Amino acid sequence: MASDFILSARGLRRTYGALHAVDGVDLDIRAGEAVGVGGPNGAGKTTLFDLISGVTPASSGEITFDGRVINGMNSQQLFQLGLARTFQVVDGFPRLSVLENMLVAQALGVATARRGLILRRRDRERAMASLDGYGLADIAMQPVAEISALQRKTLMVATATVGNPRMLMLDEPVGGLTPPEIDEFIQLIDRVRASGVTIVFIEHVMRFLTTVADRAVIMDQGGLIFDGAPGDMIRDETIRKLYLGETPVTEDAHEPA
Ligand SMILES: Nc1ncnc2c1ncn2[C@@H]1O[C@H](COP(=O)(O)OP(=O)(O)OP(=O)(O)O)[C@@H](O)[C@H]1O
Repeated sequence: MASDFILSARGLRRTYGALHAVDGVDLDIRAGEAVGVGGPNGAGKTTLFDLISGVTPASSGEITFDGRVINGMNSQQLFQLGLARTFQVVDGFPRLSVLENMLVAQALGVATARRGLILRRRDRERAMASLDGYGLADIAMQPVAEISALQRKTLMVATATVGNPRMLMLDEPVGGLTPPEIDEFIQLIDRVRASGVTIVFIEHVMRFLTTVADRAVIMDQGGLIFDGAPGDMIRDETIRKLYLGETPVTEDAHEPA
């Protein structure tokens, strides 16, 4: 039966000894949604991402992407199916240039179809066109170690979207950016979203979460404790207690450390 959901998790669980890092999560994500995942440190957000993106095997439960069960697939297989993920540390290959990072990302996306890293002129032209689309063509020859934090984040998105993914998972994408840089990054994500890509991201910065997401999923102790419109979080008693005691959530609130 065809499903409206690009991603579904059923009874997803990951245990480490007695600890239930992800504790029987059910989650459905519609194609085109922008879902922000929040929650305190140790809530299970990264583990949930690791399970969905093939970094960590599930202890039990099932994950379906685009109608296909993906349990047991690794990150590269998922990338080729259209599920891309970025990580919290986004330096790429810092000694390589921006262009070289893009070429590596392109090559990884087709590695099983065309073994090895043989680069052709059209690979370079394609990489330059992608960089141009993200406003990075002018710095193509600079080592990544020398570009700004915002440019590194932009490159992170550019390399992750190189295979035209259907779903993009971002792990704390605006960490380390200043508020004006966050505003620029929000515009970038809006553009990616406008191209039809489903976006799921973990974020501690509430302003980013409430601006970008049309749905917030909040985790605590391995489970989902809120799933709804970001604007409704402020009225949810569990969320208010978790974030700020009894004080209402404000736009600039960050999670407690
Ligand atoms: N490889 C591992 N071995 C043992 N315990 C782990 C492992 N990975 C995660 N955990 C534990 O699982 C729980 C959930 O961790 P996770 O990193 O998913 O939380 P998080 O919500 O992403 O936290 P943060 O916001 O700090 O990144 C934590 O108690 C963590 O210590």
